[in-house]
Amino acid sequence: MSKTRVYEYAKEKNISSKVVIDKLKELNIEVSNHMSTISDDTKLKLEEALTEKNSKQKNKADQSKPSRPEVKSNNNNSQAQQKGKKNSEKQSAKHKGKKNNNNMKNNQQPQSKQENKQVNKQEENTKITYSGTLTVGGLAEKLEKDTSEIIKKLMTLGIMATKNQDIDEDSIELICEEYGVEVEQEVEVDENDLDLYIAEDKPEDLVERPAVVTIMGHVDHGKTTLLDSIRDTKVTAGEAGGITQHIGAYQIEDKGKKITFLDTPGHAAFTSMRSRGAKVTDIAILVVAADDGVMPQTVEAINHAKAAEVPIIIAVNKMDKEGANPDRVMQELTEHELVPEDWGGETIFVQLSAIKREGIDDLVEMIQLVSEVEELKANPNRNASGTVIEAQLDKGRGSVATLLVQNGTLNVGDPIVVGNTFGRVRAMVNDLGRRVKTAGPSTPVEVTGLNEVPQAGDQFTVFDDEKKARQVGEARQQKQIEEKRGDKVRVSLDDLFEQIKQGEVKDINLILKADVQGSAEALAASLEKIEVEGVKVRIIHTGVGAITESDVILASASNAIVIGFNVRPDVNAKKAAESEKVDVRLHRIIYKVIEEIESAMKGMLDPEFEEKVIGQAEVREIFKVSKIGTIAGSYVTDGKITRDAGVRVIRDGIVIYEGEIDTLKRFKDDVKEVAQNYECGITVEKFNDIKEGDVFEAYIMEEIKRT
Ligand SMILES: Nc1nc2c(ncn2[C@@H]2O[C@H](COP(=O)(O)OP(=O)(O)OP(=O)(O)O)[C@@H](O)[C@H]2O)c(=O)[nH]1
Repeated sequence: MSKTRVYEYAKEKNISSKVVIDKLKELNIEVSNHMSTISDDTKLKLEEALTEKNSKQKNKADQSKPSRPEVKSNNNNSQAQQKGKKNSEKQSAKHKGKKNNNNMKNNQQPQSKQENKQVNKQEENTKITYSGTLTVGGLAEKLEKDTSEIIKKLMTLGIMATKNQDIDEDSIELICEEYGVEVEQEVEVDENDLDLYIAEDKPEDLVERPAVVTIMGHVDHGKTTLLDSIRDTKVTAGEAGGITQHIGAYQIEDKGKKITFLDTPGHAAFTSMRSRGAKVTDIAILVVAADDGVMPQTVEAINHAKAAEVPIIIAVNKMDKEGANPDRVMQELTEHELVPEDWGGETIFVQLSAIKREGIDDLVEMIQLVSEVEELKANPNRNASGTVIEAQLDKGRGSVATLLVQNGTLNVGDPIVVGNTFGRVRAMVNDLGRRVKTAGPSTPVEVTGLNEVPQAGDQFTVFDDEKKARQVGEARQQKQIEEKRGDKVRVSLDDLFEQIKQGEVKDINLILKADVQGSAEALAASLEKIEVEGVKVRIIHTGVGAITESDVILASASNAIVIGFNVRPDVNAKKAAESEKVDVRLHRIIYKVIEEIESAMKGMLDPEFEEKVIGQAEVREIFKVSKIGTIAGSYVTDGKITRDAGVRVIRDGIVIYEGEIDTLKRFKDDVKEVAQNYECGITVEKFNDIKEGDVFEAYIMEEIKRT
């Protein structure tokens, strides 16, 4: 019996893979994507189902279109739709200043002010509103019922509450429903939130848009070469005369369909954008050199892409090399749940040589396929919105920013707010260095005309009215970015239980870094078993070695806690953790980690004492003295070292010993403490294996002030 892939069948029938997948689902035949194979038997069933559908729809002009009027709601990669959905809530909130829970639930949002007013008029006596939180007593009052009656009703819902206790939104809604009363929660609207100004799109206004692709992979595996060769093979052919400009992204055209490539390869940029709230990438290309295989950054890239829920295509590069071993690459990637379709999996692998420009066509075809399945859509007939790809100050032109239009069409002259900057689009230049007047969805353009330089990852929105743009822009400008970042709500172990209770946290995301692979795996396995109140631990990345800035940025983007097992954060990671407010927990004993996470989840975390690192010293010279042992001639690089502090000896980011300081001397004198930028002699109790370049980390146990 022969097997056909979903996309091949779709091609044969001249319909989209999506239609085939949907039909198969209706027929209860499990397929995961367009790469899945279907048997002859299934083909027959499909044939029948499709003919049936066609005859039912014979009045419809275009029978090749998917029959569903609405786009898939769980399509995470359609920014326009996501935004639209999010904004519909905000918009209705903006119009009414209220969020209507019943309406939201029934998915019947009021369409206009008038309509909404009518609803209010008709149901004046059967509606209550509240803002912030509501206690049992408060709800009883609003419903004009006895508190005891409400308490009883809550009991039937399995909730034991007293008069003065707050009730959660869902319970309020359920109780009100029982009394046939509609309930609205007033929400505070931030007038400066750009999302407020982005109207919802109707499904019928959405049209296909090009995919936005990011290339990731390990150092030297060929990301830049691949980006260059795609550009050279695909751009110059169609666009003779253009001079390529590096504006941070470029577009190619293949068989009449465009694809946008982000020019900054690597996952660090990708995730740092994501941590700023930007979601620009639709598809990630993971480059793996066939002669080198899966390397640490390959794994990082996989985890970053997975955390962002972006589909991954594997480009097995350097196939021209003698040592090329694509099977090994495939084998290694199966360990990360990326299984090639030839082996029964669903991941697309394309073998290529970026340098010889072989296999580029295949890769481009696969990108087109995936983007077709992803149903990437936008509405070109509206004000543009999107994300800053890069921005700088140009001596002659002033602020220059590359904007990726994600929805709508950007025009020269448009009043615009970009992050905390604003202005009018003075001129636009595309990736071929040509001046353009308009730029549609998924198009990158370099714009001038902003009052200041925005940041990569900032959102932008076009306004109808220049006055409003200026007003919003100025207000946003006043809010310091740092200030805003500081306000971000992050998961921290100390308030984890509260967040679980509030329903704000469903999964605990963790990033694990350990000194050796074995302990990372053991730790991950034990942590994944913890489950408290239906909340599960989700490990989004594990790695060996010091905690890096990239780990912290990933944590920030994924609202995760970083756990270091026998490893420490490096300087940049420390800074990033501080500014991004990421909780970094350092441990040396596996069961302590598990205990800590478990008790945090159960709300029993004992926060009485907390370790506080007070300083660091670098070992510059070693003196071996027979009676004393090893004296480390050290230089205090940060904070201070005190005689009574605990000390960790760190070598190459790994903790090799933890104990007490034995003696602390300045010249010949014993001292209580040595401050930053001073030299000192340190001996560590019961430990002499100190080497030049080691770092001492001094810490004390400090009582946490309860608030
Ligand atoms: N033989 C061979 N060499 C390649 C191929 N692709 C890239 N290279 C070489 O591999 C080296 C690294 O390529 P880059 O494109 O700079 O790799 P990268 O992943 O962008 O590296 P970083 O920017 O350092 O992360 C260069 O010397 C390239 O010439 C290929 O298909 N075949």
